[in-house]
Amino acid sequence: MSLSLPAPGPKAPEFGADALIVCESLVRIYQTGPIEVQALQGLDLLVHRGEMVAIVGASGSGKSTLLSILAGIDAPTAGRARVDTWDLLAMTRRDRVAYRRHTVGFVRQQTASNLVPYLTARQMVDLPMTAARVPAAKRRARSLELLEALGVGDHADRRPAQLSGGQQQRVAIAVALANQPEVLLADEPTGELDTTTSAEVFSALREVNRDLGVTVVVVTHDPTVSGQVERTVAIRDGRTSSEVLRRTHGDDLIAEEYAVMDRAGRVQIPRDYRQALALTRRVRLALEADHVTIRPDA
Ligand SMILES: Nc1ncnc2c1ncn2[C@@H]1O[C@H](COP(=O)(O)OP(=O)(O)OP(=O)(O)O)[C@@H](O)[C@H]1O
Repeated sequence: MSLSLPAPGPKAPEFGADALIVCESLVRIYQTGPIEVQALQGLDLLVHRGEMVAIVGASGSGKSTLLSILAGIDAPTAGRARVDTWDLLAMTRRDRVAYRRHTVGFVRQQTASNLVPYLTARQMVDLPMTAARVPAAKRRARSLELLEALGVGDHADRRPAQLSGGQQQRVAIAVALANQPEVLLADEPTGELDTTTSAEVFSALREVNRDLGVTVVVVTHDPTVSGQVERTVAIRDGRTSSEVLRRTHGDDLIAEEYAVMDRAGRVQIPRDYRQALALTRRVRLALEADHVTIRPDA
């Protein structure tokens, strides 16, 4: 008689199968001479289509590195990163050009580095479409439509030097959206602006997300900015450490902070919690009906 083995179970679904952006155990090591810097140390992040996410974290925590990888400017050392159908670890040079042209738009902090000094706003929005071989009539219509949507339609024929910092960043957002990307990435887009202008640029980003349905990932130092998005992800030492989700309940805005658990089930306990209960190397874990407790090893 032959032995029958149990049938294999269904294959576990891919981590973040339904997400638009998936980063799993993402690592980026920079090597400068003998010195190695681990800018990302196993970062996990899922962003769903249509979301607006703020990324916060101390200086040097890896925020810009993450954004450069998602923008297709920098390549990860190890791990997994997927945006839409693109595997960011397996892209050829040609793939990268197509990816940067059609899938993502990128806005940098330095207003000047987003724009070309001798071109008008209209010409700058036109440029990425020309590279993508969009017919002239369509380019003209879309340039105006985008500049108007961003509140700078009246300034279409001005050059960067004739625009305020906030107007320049709104033109930069229009340029980034020219080829209808799925994702808009912005690295400290309000970093050089005063509070009022910064609020204007930030509300432009929210409108892009809400009205045009573009998924937005924005790195920011500014707590008043991160306080306005539904989801804020904090990066610490090159890993995602916590998330704050905000929702309105009647007239109240409720913010709840969550720790992030990785695929292996690891959760980081904040330092102040560890210190308060003298949690050190070993802790006691217990499964309760609807929660898990962690106790000092006493
Ligand atoms: N090209 C590079 N070569 C070497 N080290 C780098 C490079 N880019 C970044 N790093 C290092 O990687 C770490 C993460 O840098 P990153 O710029 O991603 O941090 P950040 O959170 O964006 O910081 P900030 O808020 O100051 O912009 C830092 O220690 C930084 O010095």
